[in-house]
Amino acid sequence: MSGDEPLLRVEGLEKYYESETDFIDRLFGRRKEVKAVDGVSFEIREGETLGLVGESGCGKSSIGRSILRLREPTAGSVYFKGRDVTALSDGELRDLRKEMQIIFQNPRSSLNPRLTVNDIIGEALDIHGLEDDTTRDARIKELLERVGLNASHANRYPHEFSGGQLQRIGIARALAVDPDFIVCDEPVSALDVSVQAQILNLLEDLQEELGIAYLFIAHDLSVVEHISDQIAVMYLGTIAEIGTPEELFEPPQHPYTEALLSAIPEPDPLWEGDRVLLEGSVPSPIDPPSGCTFHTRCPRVIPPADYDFEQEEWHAVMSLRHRAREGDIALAALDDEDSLPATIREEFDIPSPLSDPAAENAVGEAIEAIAAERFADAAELLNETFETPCTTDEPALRRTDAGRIACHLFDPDYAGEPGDAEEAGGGGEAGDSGAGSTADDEAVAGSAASGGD
Ligand SMILES: Nc1ncnc2c1ncn2[C@@H]1O[C@H](COP(=O)(O)OP(=O)(O)OP(=O)(O)O)[C@@H](O)[C@H]1O
Repeated sequence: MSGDEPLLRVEGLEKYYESETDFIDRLFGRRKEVKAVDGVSFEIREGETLGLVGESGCGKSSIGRSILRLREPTAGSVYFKGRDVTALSDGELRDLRKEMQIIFQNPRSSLNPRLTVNDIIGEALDIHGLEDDTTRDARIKELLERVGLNASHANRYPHEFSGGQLQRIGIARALAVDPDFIVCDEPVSALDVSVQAQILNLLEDLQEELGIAYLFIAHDLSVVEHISDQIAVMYLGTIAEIGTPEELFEPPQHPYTEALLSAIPEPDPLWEGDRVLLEGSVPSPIDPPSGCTFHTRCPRVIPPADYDFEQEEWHAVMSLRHRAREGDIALAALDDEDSLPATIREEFDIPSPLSDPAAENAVGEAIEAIAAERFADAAELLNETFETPCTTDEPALRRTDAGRIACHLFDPDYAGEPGDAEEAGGGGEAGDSGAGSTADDEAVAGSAASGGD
């Protein structure tokens, strides 16, 4: 590994799964792909932590598992100490797993209930042939004490421990092989808040003492804020923003980061922004929105240049367009004594008329189409009429004064701040099928931890 080479370098990583298809799709040989990870790049240096955050289903675990090849990446490269992990043979991969480990969210399902703690930790040592009989017990005792457990409990079974204690056993198992890098996949999400802090402190102490680097996955920004050297915010399989905690939070730049931060019940006292409530749910990774995938929920979509919109009017039209695209407008519930188009307008807070006459024509026509249940026609009309870079162009991750941000608001070619284009989402061939469920991976983890799957 050369002096400048980071410990881990992920380049254009993709993980596509084959989705469950229905009978008709199978009959016609139609396959659909879940784009769980769609061109992700980042680096982690020795002894540092990258916090990876985002809502459920945005692809965090798929990244963690693809790095360790518990799931085979669809495309892209993962360099660990300069070696491409994706090109390693099974034997080489087994050796590498002495250096790269994983801790799971739910230790109750990831630790074998039929083995004693002694056997769980010892298994990792045995498979890697790391200790002989005389030193094995001493090493297990040392590991248990290192993670804050009583070494005399080594002969107990997992059901005799609390959730926090079990997570300590999971950490001891990962430490057994003396790794340089650990994927921590939501290791505190299933624990009580008071226990969460203890586990986070333990992981920090271990990092300080042993120089281990972490990829720390969480869905909550507040969990990673204090332990990360860098934080990557993910949305629908791509990185929306990446930077140091200071760059990300003071103040938040990307509209998605801003929304995530304002969703924390007690936001950072340094942050004085308004609460941002995101509309709707995360779209399906099988058919992600065009352009910036966040545009269907973004409160700051760039208005189209050809129309003179007030921001509120524009937001209302975007909301109408999104709900028409999803076919998500319950007309029966809106039917009252007024005409249906007028009620739809009212429901979406669209002024009558809009300030721009040309925009009014298009929106009026779209509302008529919706009233006639022609949702797809309405969505297409609104799409074609009100094109903006947010709906047509995929934003590249650009370097700015506040970290790297994938948002057209920060692109000088559109509306925003100066920045240098740095990297686009990775290309590459599509679609292998997913390898098993979370539970399967966790079962493998016992052996992944010990290199034996
Ligand atoms: N084996 C699989 N087959 C098909 N789709 C999958 C498979 N595993 C994950 N997915 C899908 O891939 C997407 C990303 O899932 P992933 O678990 O990586 O996200 P996540 O951000 O870790 O979510 P969570 O926080 O809920 O664990 C989701 O839409 C998920 O349903």
